[in-house]
Amino acid sequence: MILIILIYNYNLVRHLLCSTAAILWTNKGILILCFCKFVILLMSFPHLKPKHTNVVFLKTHKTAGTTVQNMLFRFCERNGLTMALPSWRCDHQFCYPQFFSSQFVHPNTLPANMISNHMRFNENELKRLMPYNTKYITILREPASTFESLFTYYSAHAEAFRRVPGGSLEAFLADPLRYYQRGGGNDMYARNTLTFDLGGDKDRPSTDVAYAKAFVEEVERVFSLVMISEYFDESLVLLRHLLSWDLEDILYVKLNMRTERSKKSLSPGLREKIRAWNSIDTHLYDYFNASFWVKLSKLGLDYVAKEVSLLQQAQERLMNSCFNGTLPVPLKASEIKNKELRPWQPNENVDILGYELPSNISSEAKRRCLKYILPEVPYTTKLLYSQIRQRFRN
Ligand SMILES: Nc1ncnc2c1ncn2[C@@H]1O[C@H](COP(=O)(O)OS(=O)(=O)O)[C@@H](OP(=O)(O)O)[C@H]1O
Repeated sequence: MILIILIYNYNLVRHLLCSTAAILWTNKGILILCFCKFVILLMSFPHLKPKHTNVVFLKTHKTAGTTVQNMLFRFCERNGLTMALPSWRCDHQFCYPQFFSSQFVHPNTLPANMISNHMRFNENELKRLMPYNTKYITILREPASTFESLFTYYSAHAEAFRRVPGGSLEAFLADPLRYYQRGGGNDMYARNTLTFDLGGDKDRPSTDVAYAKAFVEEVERVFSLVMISEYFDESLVLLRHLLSWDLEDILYVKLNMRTERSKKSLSPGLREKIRAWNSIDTHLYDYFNASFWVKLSKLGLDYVAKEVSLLQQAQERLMNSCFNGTLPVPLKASEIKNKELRPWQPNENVDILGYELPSNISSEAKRRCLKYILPEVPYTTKLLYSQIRQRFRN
């Protein structure tokens, strides 16, 4: 009993001691009563549970994954945890688009608590690498918006997109198979990218509904939480509950956004064409969007709304302390003086926005706030170096 109490946090110990210690030792019946009270307390105050610290976050493409990853990087740093990071030869991703292998992990970032850089999901290899009680989390975005983002972002990288006259999304969708070839350069960005990232077969025909259904079941079996990009804050509420984290653990600044100029508007007809071309992703999204709302309802929609409002108030306080009381102004890379804070720009037709900190905030605020706006690539490198240094110190 004492052991169990000790592994829970101070507040709970204090509460238990105050209310029950006096009667704890009087007889065995009361001991059982104490245990029941302990269980009820844990159920009614999930935040009193210890924080869950072993997490696989499968970062899918163009779904707000960088914002989640940044949150996880900061969580690891604050709590002295280890984030498994790619080895040098894999760049800042785990040798994507190959299936993930434990060989792709930098040895100085093992054993790990978390892993979150882009990879193609491979359950067996991750199971070998991560602690037994690891929670698996991922994020999906509505397939038409995801594809529009992919199409612009990778217009110079994916062979299928490069072939389209004038880089026209309409032309591509009028006859995708004219431009897309299975096995063509970077074809994973051009069809069912979410399915591919999750380890599935992106080229199954849309008529193979049985495959799509089986794949959904597979994802549901492995992942404890599938976040939904359109409901990002609600997703964070579910994440916080799943992992018993504090409000401050889920604060974020929105990263990797495009300028309005870089976006194409989608007519309803075009949306439908994208969904048909990415039919397995559509199946996945529709299923997990529906089950997401079931999860929220179980928690209570009013309760979730209250939690979202608390999160947004905390976000506002963060913005006040980091950006002098205003919302951070997203800047084009060329407008950001500190080169480290410039997000990667895939081609000249797309502007990926970043941020800079005001020069007149305290050095403490600078140190704390910088991490929120550090783009994925420099943050991955920084974290790798700091974990290596830590390893050699110990
Ligand atoms: N908090 C939050 N809520 C909703 N949407 C958000 C959020 N943070 C980032 N974003 C949008 O996510 C897109 C970038 O996704 P990723 O970071 O996953 O891209 S990447 O694959 O790592 O390059 C990118 O979408 P597009 O602007 O449409 O490209 C971002 O604007």
